[in-house]
Amino acid sequence: MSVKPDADGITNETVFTQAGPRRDPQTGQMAALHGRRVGKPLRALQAASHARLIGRYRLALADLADPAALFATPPEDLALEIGFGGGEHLVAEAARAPRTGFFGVEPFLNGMARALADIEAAGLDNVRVFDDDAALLLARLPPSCLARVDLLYPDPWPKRRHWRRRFVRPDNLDLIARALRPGGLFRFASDVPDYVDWTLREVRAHGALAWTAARADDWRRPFPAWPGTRYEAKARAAGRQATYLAFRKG
Ligand SMILES: C[S@@+](CC[C@H](N)C(=O)[O-])C[C@H]1O[C@@H](n2cnc3c(N)ncnc32)[C@H](O)[C@@H]1O
Repeated sequence: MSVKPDADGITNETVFTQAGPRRDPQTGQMAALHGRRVGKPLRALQAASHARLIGRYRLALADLADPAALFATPPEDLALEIGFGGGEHLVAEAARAPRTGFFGVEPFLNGMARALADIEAAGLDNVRVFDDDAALLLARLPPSCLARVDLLYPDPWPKRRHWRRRFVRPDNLDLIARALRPGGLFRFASDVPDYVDWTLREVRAHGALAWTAARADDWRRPFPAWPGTRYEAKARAAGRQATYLAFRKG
């Protein structure tokens, strides 16, 4: 096999087949997770912290019929971040907008453990997390309930035979467009030019979301009040330029 294993000897290919196909019996939505779910084993303290906090912040799909009710204080808006990694952007945004309820999705255990610790340390009560395929959550949300969906530095899957694993594809765009309210934003950032072009093509072909850019700075500059993400910092350190795309639901 040509795929290089990481330090743990795990390849994306091996993990791809681990969970097998799963379907949400209520919505019929298939889960399609293609990345790693576990990295280095958590240290004992991290594992204990994750075990304590996941029950406090994890949402149940069954509760999504009334998503605002998941928050102690009824939020003015709801937002979703897909694949939050270590949660740096999610935590910063939730602290900046305490009247918005944030759903953060991340199936990678190590990222979730880190984010949960930061959510607790920041005393945030406007964040709920989900540790599986974001498509499962999107399919359960009522239509037109989200003000924003962020997909920041998604796994690029550069090889042609893996392109179908990219999160931006017609069925997921259907789910995103359905969950956004009219005027709501889908924001995408990437340092992979091919995935940027791919996203522009897929969203244009889909038709429900319009690119908001009027000038080059709109896609060259980060989004307003942008705290950055860990992958973005890595990309910058390696000299790679990012592109920021915002699409509005009509
Ligand atoms: C390249 S990382 C970027 C993490 C973070 N957004 C950042 O910029 O630092 C992409 C993340 O998306 C997550 N991911 C992959 N497929 C996903 C899916 N179907 N639903 C939710 N998250 C997913 C991965 O576990 C991974 O942590």
